[in-house]
Amino acid sequence: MAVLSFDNVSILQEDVPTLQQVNLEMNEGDFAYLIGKTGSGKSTLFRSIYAELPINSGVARVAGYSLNDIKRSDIPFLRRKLGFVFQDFQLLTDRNVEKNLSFVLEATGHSNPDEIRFRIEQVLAQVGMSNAIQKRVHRLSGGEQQRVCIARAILNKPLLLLADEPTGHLDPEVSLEIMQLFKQLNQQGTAILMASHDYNTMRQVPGKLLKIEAGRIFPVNSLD
Ligand SMILES: Nc1ncnc2c1ncn2[C@@H]1O[C@H](COP(=O)(O)OP(=O)(O)OP(=O)(O)O)[C@@H](O)[C@H]1O
Repeated sequence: MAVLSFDNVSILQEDVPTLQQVNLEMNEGDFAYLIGKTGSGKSTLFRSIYAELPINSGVARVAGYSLNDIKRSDIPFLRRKLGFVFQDFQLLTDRNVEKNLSFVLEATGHSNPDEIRFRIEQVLAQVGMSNAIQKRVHRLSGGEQQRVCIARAILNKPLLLLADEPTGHLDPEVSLEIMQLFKQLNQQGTAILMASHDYNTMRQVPGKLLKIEAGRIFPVNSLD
């Protein structure tokens, strides 16, 4: 099943073409890296996928929603089918791990405390952080914080994970552990689109390579 399909999609921001005639398809179980310099259009692509930027031309569908004519009221439902992992974690650092995760579930329509607790325990087990449920985030290492971010991203069982330089602030050994975790999630079916500059870890966890340059996206065969 296609979780994302962009057919000749262009986006203009203040009359500047920031995505140009992009063709991109991602299916369940795909793993793709987006490689490009600063200013090449990675954020524009991500923002368009979660319907923060309107499509100016072409046809785009994500997780069963048409981005060409998505209703405002449907945008939160589209976003529940996506998971987000950022370079700088974006956790509530003065709260514990449980609160960081329950906050997301409560904000996305869950209210039963037992179900919330059960789901939190499930995702923490998946990322190897079961013992950290009561720990405050600022006491965790960078790698542990990124594991919690991944747990947060998969709470609502997304079809597609968007990751923006998720190993950018981690040392090589921890980066590799985090990449192995993404690989496991991918093998369970979650499609992953990851912007990265981290060629070392990309070599160890191979994926499809997509180059982005001046708003255009094209496949490449190697990192060289
Ligand atoms: N609101 C805007 N109006 C006009 N041009 C914009 C706007 N936002 C971004 N751009 C331009 O679009 C291009 C792509 O920007 P974008 O933020 O998507 O790049 P990026 O690849 O994510 O960069 P970075 O890695 O630094 O975040 C850049 O040339 C940028 O200057």
